[in-house]
Amino acid sequence: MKQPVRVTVTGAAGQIGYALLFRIASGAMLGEDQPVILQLLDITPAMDALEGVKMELDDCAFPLLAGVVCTDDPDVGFKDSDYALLVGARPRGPGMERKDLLEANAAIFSVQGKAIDQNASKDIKVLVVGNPANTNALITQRNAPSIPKENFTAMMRLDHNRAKSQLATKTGKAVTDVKNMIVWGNHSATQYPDLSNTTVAGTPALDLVEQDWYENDYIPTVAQRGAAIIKARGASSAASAANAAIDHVRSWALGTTDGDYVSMGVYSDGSYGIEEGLIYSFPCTCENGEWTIVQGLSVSEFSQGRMKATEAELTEERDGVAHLLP
Ligand SMILES: NC(=O)C1=CN([C@@H]2O[C@H](COP(=O)(O)OP(=O)(O)OC[C@H]3O[C@@H](n4cnc5c(N)ncnc54)[C@H](O)[C@@H]3O)[C@@H](O)[C@H]2O)C=CC1
Ligand SMILES: O=C([O-])CC(=O)C(=O)O
Repeated sequence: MKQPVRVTVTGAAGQIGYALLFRIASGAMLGEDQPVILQLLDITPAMDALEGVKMELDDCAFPLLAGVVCTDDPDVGFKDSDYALLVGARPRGPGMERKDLLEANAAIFSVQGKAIDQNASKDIKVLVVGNPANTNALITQRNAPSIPKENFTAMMRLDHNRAKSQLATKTGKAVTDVKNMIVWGNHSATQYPDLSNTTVAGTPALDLVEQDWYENDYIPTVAQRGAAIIKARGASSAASAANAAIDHVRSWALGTTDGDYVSMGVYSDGSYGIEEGLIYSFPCTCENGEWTIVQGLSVSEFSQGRMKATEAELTEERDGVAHLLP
């Protein structure tokens, strides 16, 4: 049996937390041979609710669950942590854009970045889910200078999965037939779900759909799916977000298969002309616990325009939180 790894989840008493923790404890994220210790962080008023979640975790008698810590102290929550899923943040309501949360949530991530820097394993892998996820990931990374920059990522996998599902439905094929999906940029309405390299059962996606549907229906549907869920449910997506977090970390830790791409918000090294240092979603493959940006894809003029627009929004968000970026 492997040694347990420590997985920190923030906002663990919230709705995504409730859809996430049981799957991590069951082995869905790190594999069915990997025991885990869950380190659950939330704010003081949420401690009773968090204790209730722990009781339910206990009641599952998960064979892989080697311990559960509940805390409101970031230094305890990130102690020796190997993986951190930063979910804890305020969600948006109807009529808000995710960047409207910047002011409310940004401070959380500078505190947690410092706590990661001081307490976590130097190999920790961090996924930021709390919105606006890319800029919060940047704040976390910049406040944790002793950890490699590549270890901080933002969640674009929900967008990636939405993009696959919408395309599979349109073409009447299975989601497993869709390969090399890409969503570029920010987890926001400016994101760019790009079908130029995508295939469906081996056929180029753009040969299967009309350009008008692609530009005027598909791209906005994927980009605004979060708002559509809020309108329908009266609360932001939770189970699908938790599922995407599991998929993201699983791909990163255990690898991607057959060269298929996943979309991850990662530290830009300047690939595709995107400003170095932004946390921008690129097509990635993963192996041995490391992600690599897929290189050498041709970029049309249409794609270039979209990629630059979402980059511009990220630079604007970054400039808005300059006071939190050491
Ligand atoms: N990147 C993505 O694709 C997605 C991101 N999200 C975002 O995830 C975040 C969480 O969403 P929900 O679980 O629905 O919200 P929620 O309101 O149900 O839960 C948030 C939890 O975070 C806790 N929290 C607040 N401040 C904290 C702090 N400083 N430290 C630790 N915990 C703290 C709250 O007490 C609460 O338990 C939101 O920002 C939401 O917008 C949601 C869906 C998808
Ligand atoms: O839309 C929201 O605010 C929640 C979220 O990030 C999503 O569902 O993609």
